[in-house]
Amino acid sequence: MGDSSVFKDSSENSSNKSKPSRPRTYSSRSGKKHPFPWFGLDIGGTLVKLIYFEPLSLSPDEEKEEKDSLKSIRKYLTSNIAYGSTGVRDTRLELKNVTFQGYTGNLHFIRFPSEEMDKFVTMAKEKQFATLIDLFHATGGGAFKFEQKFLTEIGINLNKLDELDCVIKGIHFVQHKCGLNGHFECFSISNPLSDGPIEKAPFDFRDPYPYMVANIGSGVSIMLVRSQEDYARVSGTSLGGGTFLGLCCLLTGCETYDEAIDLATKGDSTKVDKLVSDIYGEGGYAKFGLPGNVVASSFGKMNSEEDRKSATKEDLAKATLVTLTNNIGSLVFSCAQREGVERVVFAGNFLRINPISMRLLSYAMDFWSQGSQKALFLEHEGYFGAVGALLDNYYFYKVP
Ligand SMILES: Nc1ncnc2c1ncn2[C@@H]1O[C@H](COP(=O)(O)OP(=O)(O)OP(=O)(O)O)[C@@H](O)[C@H]1O
Ligand SMILES: CC(C)(CO)[C@@H](O)C(=O)NCCC(=O)O
Repeated sequence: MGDSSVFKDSSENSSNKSKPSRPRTYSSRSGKKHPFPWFGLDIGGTLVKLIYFEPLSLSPDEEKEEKDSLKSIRKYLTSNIAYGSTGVRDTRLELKNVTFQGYTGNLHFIRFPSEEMDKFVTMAKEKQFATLIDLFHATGGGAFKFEQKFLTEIGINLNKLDELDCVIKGIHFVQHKCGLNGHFECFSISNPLSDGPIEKAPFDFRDPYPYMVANIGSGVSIMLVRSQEDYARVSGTSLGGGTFLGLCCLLTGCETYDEAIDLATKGDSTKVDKLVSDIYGEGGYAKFGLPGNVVASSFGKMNSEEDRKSATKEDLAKATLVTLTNNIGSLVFSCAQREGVERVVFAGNFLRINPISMRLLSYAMDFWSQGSQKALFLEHEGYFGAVGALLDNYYFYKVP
């Protein structure tokens, strides 16, 4: 995330004297709100997501109480859109005037690569974060992996929260309490086969149960949600967003996700994949409902030297994206069919700037289910786990 000196309060120069040697105990049942600043942290396998609640309705007394250092944090986070060389604030997703635990404020959505966590810890130690925050509400595998480091190096406790609990809570909170500034958070795609811009059809999420969530992060978790309090992880696959990015880097030499998506956008996967029509001819395999344009064998043309020579890196990127997306779609479809569920919400950062996969998933769910299943998407893609963690700043929170 890079460094900045704004976090340090000039009056707080002593080193980590107050650093606790073992985790303090926090009672989430105390009903007391956690003091500002309010963050929700999700340390995932690829990306760290950080939500910051910027209170706008502090009373004059609260304003007075707010330390200068907290004011600096607020100013630093809300006036920048990039932090160091890799931290990004997704301003497009900012939620304005959200009412949360009796305060009105803005929610800011920030991300940086998980491989920067060690640098983040070093910066937090140098800037003496522990003088400002004693507890981070954190989820994702990294909340477990980094717990000791946070405690011993920075002096901050982590309130570790289950990542899938947080995703589900976060989805419900954003759906019910916010939406995207008055717009619907949840949508389906009404033109999956068109080449033009995606047309979003708003989806009313007031009574979505039962529904399925496919959270496509580094790996994929698939959950069946029966009610606000009742969900189960019913399946998963290690062939997820991390696989797409890893294979794409290997096959094309690209170095970032944005680059991989950019290449895929310009590619033609049919130069790489073997289609049913390549095997059966244009008529396809009609007896079992497999039209000619369906992929029969992902990367199936790459055993031919001639095809390998003519496939560009753009084609390889597109084929990688299509392969991963189809595989995820097919698993999710089977799960939804087995559970008798009609709605599947796709979340996770694999869908960031990725209309190709959104279209494919929409089309595939509709095609395989003969119109009975619907693919739904969420504007805040991969941020729900962090939102769920943010909600733990106040125990009495209850989704309406
Ligand atoms: N800027 C980015 N850098 C890296 N990957 C990105 C980026 N934007 C989108 N992605 C995609 O999103 C995936 C990570 O998604 P997400 O943040 O939801 O998961 P995670 O929390 O890191 O992983 P997991 O939940 O499996 O621990 C990456 O594997 C990649 O496919
Ligand atoms: C391990 C997690 C839950 C970490 O977020 C995720 O990457 C995942 O669901 N992977 C798939 C694991 C599997 O079910 O095979």
